[in-house]
Parts: sequence; C-alpha cells; structure tokens
Amino acid sequence: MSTSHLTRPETLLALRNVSKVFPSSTGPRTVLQQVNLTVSEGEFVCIIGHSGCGKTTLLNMVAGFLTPSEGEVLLKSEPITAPGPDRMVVFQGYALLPWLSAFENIYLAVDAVWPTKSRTQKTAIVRENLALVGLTDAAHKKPNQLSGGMKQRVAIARALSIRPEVLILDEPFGALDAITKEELQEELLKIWNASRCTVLMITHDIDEALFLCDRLVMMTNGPAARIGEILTIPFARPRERSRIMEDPAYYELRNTALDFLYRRFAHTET
Ligand SMILES: Nc1ncnc2c1ncn2[C@@H]1O[C@H](COP(=O)(O)OP(=O)(O)OP(=O)(O)O)[C@@H](O)[C@H]1O
Repeated sequence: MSTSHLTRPETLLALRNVSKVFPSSTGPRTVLQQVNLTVSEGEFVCIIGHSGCGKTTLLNMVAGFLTPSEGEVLLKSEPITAPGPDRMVVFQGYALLPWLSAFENIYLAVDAVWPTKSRTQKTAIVRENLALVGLTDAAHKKPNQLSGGMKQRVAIARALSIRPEVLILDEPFGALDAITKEELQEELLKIWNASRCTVLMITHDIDEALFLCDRLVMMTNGPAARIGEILTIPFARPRERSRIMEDPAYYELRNTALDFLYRRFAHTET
C-alpha cells in the first residue's frame, strides 16, 4: 500500500481567491467568487453543488479552457494558462469521435501527445489502457456499437493513456443506469489506486462522492458561488461499498451533505 497519504502530501493544485465573471445581457455576471482550494498530489476530490452554481466553470479553469477573472489557478505553483496533457477531462457525453473505433479514439490522443513514439509503442499503450478498463475485446468497435458504460470506459482509458497528473471528471457517470454506474465507480477506484493520479470530479450524487473521494467540496448556490464547506471522508482504502454502508459515519456525512444542499443552500429558482 502506498504511504504517500501518510507522509506530508505535496500540493499539486491550488485555487487562490478565484473569481469568474461572465458577460451577460444584463451586465457582468459573477459566477464564482473568492474560491480557495488546495488539492494534494494523489488526492481524490469530489465537487457537489446545485445545477448552475459554477462547478464546470471551476473545472474548466483547472483544465485551462477558461482563465479566472481574478485570482489564480496553480499547478505545481505555476499558473494554468492553457489546456495541457498533464490535465485530462472526461465529460458526461463521452466526446468520442463516432467514425473511429475504441482503439483509434485512444490512439489519436496517444499520438497527439507522443508523436515521436513508434507505432508499436503507441499501440501497446492503447492496448494496456483498453485492458485496464476491461475493453480488450471491444477495441475494434465504433462508439455506436458500444453501450453508454463502455463508451465512458473508452473515454476514461483515453484520458488515462496519456498519464495525466490530474484527471478531471465532469459528472462522468451521470447518464448511466444505477448498476453500470456502481460498476464504473468501482473500476475507477481500482484505476485510481493503481495510477494514483489526482482526481477532481463533479457529481450530483452524494453516495457516489462518499464512496469515491477523500474530500467532498460543497459549493453554495450561484451567482457568486463559493466553497461552503469541505467534508473529509475518512473511510479506509481499498473501499468496499457494503462495509462503508455499515459505518455510522457514512450516515452522518450523508446527512451533513443533505442538510447543506437541501436546507442550508436549498436551490431556489432565480
Ligand atoms: N462561457 C460562458 N459564458 C457565459 N456564461 C456562462 C459560460 N459558461 C457558464 N456560464 C454560466 O455560468 C453559470 C455556471 O455554469 P456551470 O456550467 O459552471 O454550472 P454547473 O454548476 O456546472 O451546472 P450543472 O450542474 O448544471 O452542470 C451558469 O449560469 C452558466 O449559464
């Protein structure tokens, strides 16, 4: 077992006084205000909050698709100014190219990041990552021949194949049925355990967050959303769903999160 969590963890990612303002028809709209968050190397962080509070905006700044209006987003103390292969994003909608097979979708990403590697080396990387998500036999299939869960596995394999330092997951299992979702959560934990990359994941599902993450970041409602509270999830790893659900701490954390979302920061239509 890795001891990296027991020794002093290194800060990998830091958001310092981050605000994001978008123009709108009624003038500037502050979506996020004064967000501060530090993420350690190898940490698994989930972000939860009501629809429209700015979770994707926050992840987009980490991904480098957006820049903060104020404050800074730092990766290893350097400001993030653009997307890069050290941060890979997996979206809810898979974002696979429909005319390419699972293998080719991943190969394309590997080729873009390591153009100088030989075809044999790149093929080996693709195969290794397809195997990691249990899709060796589906390598030749096109996205329309794959189930939602399989498509999301390909998207995860593609992201992992380029060995990102930060894996950014924007509600990756939101469109999947409950059983597939639980299977993929377990696979994701195994993969994370093996790769120990840092994960930042948006979810709307409190149980999913409690099963997966080290810390659960709870956002207040927008406009001008901020981090309201961060829960530390204490369950030992490797985690077993049935064990966690027998732990009284699980229900305490669940109630705290429910209270935050549905009482203290209940969603009111604006
Ligand atoms: N590029 C943009 N230009 C203008 N407004 C934007 C832009 N991107 C996001 N917004 C606005 O910022 C707010 C936050 O959006 P965001 O997608 O970050 O929320 P979210 O918490 O991820 O929502 P959901 O849970 O529904 O995905 C919304 O009001 C959205 O309309």
